[in-house]
Amino acid sequence: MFVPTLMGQCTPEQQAYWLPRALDMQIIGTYAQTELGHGTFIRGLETTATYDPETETFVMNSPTLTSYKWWAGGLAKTVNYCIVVAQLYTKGVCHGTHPFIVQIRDEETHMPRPGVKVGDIGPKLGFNTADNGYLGFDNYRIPRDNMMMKNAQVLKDGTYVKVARHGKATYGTMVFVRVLLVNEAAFNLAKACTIAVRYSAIRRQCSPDSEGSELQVLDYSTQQHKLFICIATAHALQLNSTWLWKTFSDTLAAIKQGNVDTLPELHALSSCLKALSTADAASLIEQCRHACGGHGYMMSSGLPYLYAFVTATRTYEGDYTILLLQTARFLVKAYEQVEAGKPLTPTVSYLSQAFTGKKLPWDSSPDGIIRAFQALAAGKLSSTVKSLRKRLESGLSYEQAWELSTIQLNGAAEAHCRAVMSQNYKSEIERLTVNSSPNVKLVLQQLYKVYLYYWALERTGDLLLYTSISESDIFELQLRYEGLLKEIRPNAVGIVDAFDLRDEVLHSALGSYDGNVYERLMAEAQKSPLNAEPVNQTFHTYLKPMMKGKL
Ligand SMILES: CCCCCCCCCCC/C=C/C(=O)SCCNC(=O)CCNC(=O)[C@H](O)C(C)(C)COP(=O)(O)OP(=O)(O)OC[C@H]1O[C@@H](n2cnc3c(N)ncnc32)[C@H](O)[C@@H]1OP(=O)(O)O
Ligand SMILES: Cc1cc2nc3c(=O)[nH]c(=O)nc-3n(C[C@H](O)[C@H](O)[C@H](O)COP(=O)(O)OP(=O)(O)OC[C@H]3O[C@@H](n4cnc5c(N)ncnc54)[C@H](O)[C@@H]3O)c2cc1C
Repeated sequence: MFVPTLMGQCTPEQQAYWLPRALDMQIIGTYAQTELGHGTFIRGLETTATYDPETETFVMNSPTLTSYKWWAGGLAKTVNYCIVVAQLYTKGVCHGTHPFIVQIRDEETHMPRPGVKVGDIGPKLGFNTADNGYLGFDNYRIPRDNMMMKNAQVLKDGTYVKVARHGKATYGTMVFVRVLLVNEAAFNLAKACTIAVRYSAIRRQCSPDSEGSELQVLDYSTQQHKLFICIATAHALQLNSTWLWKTFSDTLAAIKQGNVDTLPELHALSSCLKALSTADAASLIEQCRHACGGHGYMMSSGLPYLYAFVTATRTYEGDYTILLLQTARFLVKAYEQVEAGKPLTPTVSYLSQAFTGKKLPWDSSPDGIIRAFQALAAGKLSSTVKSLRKRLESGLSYEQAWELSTIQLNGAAEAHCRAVMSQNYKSEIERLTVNSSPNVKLVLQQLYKVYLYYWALERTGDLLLYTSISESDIFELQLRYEGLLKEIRPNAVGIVDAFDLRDEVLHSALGSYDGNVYERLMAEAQKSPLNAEPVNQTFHTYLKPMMKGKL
């Protein structure tokens, strides 16, 4: 995040000075925004940067314990520079949070600079190869030029000058990383389902009839139900990630031309896609672990590490709930645009159906299910807006009415995102397989149908509310879904092999290409330090005295 922020928040002159040093690893930096007391609420950050025109420096301070920077990756022992997000004061006026480049350690000795307090925050659920740290300032001075001045400047005399046309230009790095995280979610879920599907083809357990041999667990319908949605979701996230990256690039190009019109939609899309992709990936990686029984709980399976790594992405770079609420904010505005007869941007154009007052006729085709997801999203948004307005009419302020409606707002945002993801998934598959062989087309279509049927069956309650789906339609869809799992089974291993993930990348005794699961599990077990000698010294210090009643 250090380099993207230098690129996004520095003037060309500042980039010319800092970027070569950063890219050449002459300096190592991190992005220190979150504090002990605040992560979500950026406007509530407490670290201060007060401009002193006498010395043309900013004085950095951590006025409270909760103002200490907390979490930044590499902060504890690795970096010697930080981008610090702080409340900017000049001429006695606070201008809100701004980014500053701050040297925290000596470039030669790596000792913390005087006035800088830095350390490690301690063990975490995962990410323990990163030295996430804390950072406090005690009247620590940095040159005026270290304020990142692309979007705002402080002149030598302390005059504050706003440059950016968009009020949230300083939040740009977070949008960039959120877009990257959708791809990360796809990649890590692909690893987990490769491990789990390959292992499920090797693992034999239980024989339905006493004479027969034990079945591959991948033959069980419940195992296919656990795992094939993981494969389909990895594809869905990858294709949505590519689509989002193009949306991001197009928006950035427009902003460079001075046009910020598409930034709100990009913020809404990157928020909900980052939220859903990381949450889906984390829960489905856990589902892959469940599918591998006890061996899935071994560190040597690679699955616990994957889960610990990915579940953090649901929180960092914007907590799941917070980001869905950002998308909901955009959707409520889009709803009001429909009411006012104004045109809608492409990803919310379906909202016009929220005003038909009729249930969408159920159609179980892939396109019909996507339309149903859109009707569901439009319907949930419509009922959410009604709740919001009912509360406003009762005399509550907008903020109060909004807060009381946030459960429904989050539901509407999630439904919108699911509709966008489903639409992109199917249309990208159709675009990419135009020249593919019939077999490849068939398999990829089977997978996106798994995705659509799975989520339709997960949302039957909402579909009953907003479409004409009947009880028998649901019964028929369940049978069709279960039949589809059986059609995919013969290709399941080939499909995950197609992720083409090398053993060195999978780091898994269960998922290695050669399938020698049991030999690899035993080989990994031998690496346990407890196997270094036949009798561990704790027998003599604890067990034997205890058994002899001497402890
Ligand atoms: C090989 C690749 C590897 C990839 C993996 C990389 C791994 C890197 C490791 C990452 C480590 C983690 C780093 C971090 O976590 S950095 C810290 C991240 N912190 C956050 O994300 C904080 C979340 N909070 C916020 O973003 C804001 O506080 C929040 C948006 C929630 C509220 O902000 P604010 O109160 O200022 O704004 P409002 O809600 O009042 O909205 C005001 C308007 O601004 C618009 N807005 C808000 N944010 C953005 C944005 N980012 N871009 C554009 N527009 C934005 C918002 O829509 C409002 O607009 P309207 O008034 O028009 O509605
Ligand atoms: C592994 C990891 C690495 C990280 N790396 C960095 C880094 O390099 N740099 C950096 O600056 N930060 C980093 N972070 C911090 C991260 O950005 C924050 O943890 C994240 O933004 C969430 O903020 P928080 O921790 O304050 O949680 P909080 O916002 O306090 O969340 C706690 C709960 O409150 C809820 N909540 C909060 N506000 C609201 C609201 N308005 N409405 C409804 N519910 C609300 C949340 O949904 C959540 O359930 C990292 C975090 C992790 C886990």
